[in-house]
Amino acid sequence: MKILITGAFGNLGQMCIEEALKQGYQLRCFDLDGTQNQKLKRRYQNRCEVILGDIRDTEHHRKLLTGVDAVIHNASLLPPLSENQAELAKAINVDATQALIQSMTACTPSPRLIFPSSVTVFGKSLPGEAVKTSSDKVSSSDNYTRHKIKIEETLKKSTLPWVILRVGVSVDARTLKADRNTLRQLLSVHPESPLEFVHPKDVALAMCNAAKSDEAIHKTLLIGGGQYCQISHYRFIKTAFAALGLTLPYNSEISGSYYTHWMDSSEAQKLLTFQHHSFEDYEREMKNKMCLVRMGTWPLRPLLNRILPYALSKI
Ligand SMILES: O=c1ccn([C@@H]2O[C@H](COP(=O)(O)OP(=O)(O)O[C@H]3O[C@H](CO)[C@H](O)[C@H](O)[C@H]3O)[C@@H](O)[C@H]2O)c(=O)[nH]1
Repeated sequence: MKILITGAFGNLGQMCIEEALKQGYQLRCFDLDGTQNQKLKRRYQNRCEVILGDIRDTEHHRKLLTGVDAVIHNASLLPPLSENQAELAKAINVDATQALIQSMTACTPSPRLIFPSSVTVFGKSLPGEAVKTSSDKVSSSDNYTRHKIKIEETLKKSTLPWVILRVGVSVDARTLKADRNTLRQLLSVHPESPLEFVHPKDVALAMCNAAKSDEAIHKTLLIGGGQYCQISHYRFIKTAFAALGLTLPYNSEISGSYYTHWMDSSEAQKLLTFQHHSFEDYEREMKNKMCLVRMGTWPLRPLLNRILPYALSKI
């Protein structure tokens, strides 16, 4: 079975490459052309076919889709870029994806599309709200969610075999980063807001399993890490600070909301058997990754922790 992964050199894409090779799939990888991706191409090209180019260029589609049984479509622009570069984001996330769907529909037989949507399509959450199910209503709150909802609708009207995976918060010690605006936004959220983590390795496993599970076709599945990954917003942010040796103050007066939720992932788990990592695994990974930084800041830790509340208020 041959799989095409678009956005193959991104966070989830690289995890998908490793998992797909482990499962014995033949693999074609596609991502943007650039210095970093040329290096990655050299790293991967002995193990799989790599094509670099622009997903908006429909000329590529024939070459990309030839002989392919399933497409894992990870190429997209995420926040904050999807919000700061609205036109470009629409061109990639909506127009290019719809063109790809059209090209796939024209193939005989049509390959299956595994589309990573997001938990954020459920809109802003409230502390103590019910766990989300895939039939709950969706509501857009920014370009990113608008684009995801649009493609979900396009797929549901199409004749393609598709699987929609609404992915929870999926970062790991490799990829966690936040610009100032994102950090400011994260720090303005009620500490008890629900957040469901799912390890990128588990998402990649779900995606690769979705490429071969016939029962998953035409299903919208919620890809959360399960009960050991259902945490509060405070615990999620605290983990990054704790890895640096800092103690994030708990402030119950913060009342903002964010678009993360706890999800009922039981159907997804039954069909795709992907949940292997807990949030504690991620906490351990973060601690290991930041070990040297933590040792370096150790003598200054009491002072840093004392000034942290003031520093955070100035972000
Ligand atoms: O025009 C473009 C724009 C982006 N990319 C590539 O797409 C990849 C996106 O990877 P990121 O690391 O930025 O994002 P993630 O792998 O974390 O994101 C994936 O998982 C998310 C769910 O958590 C979203 O669903 C998102 O759409 C999906 O790509 C990058 O390699 C980027 O180069 C392209 O190939 N072409």
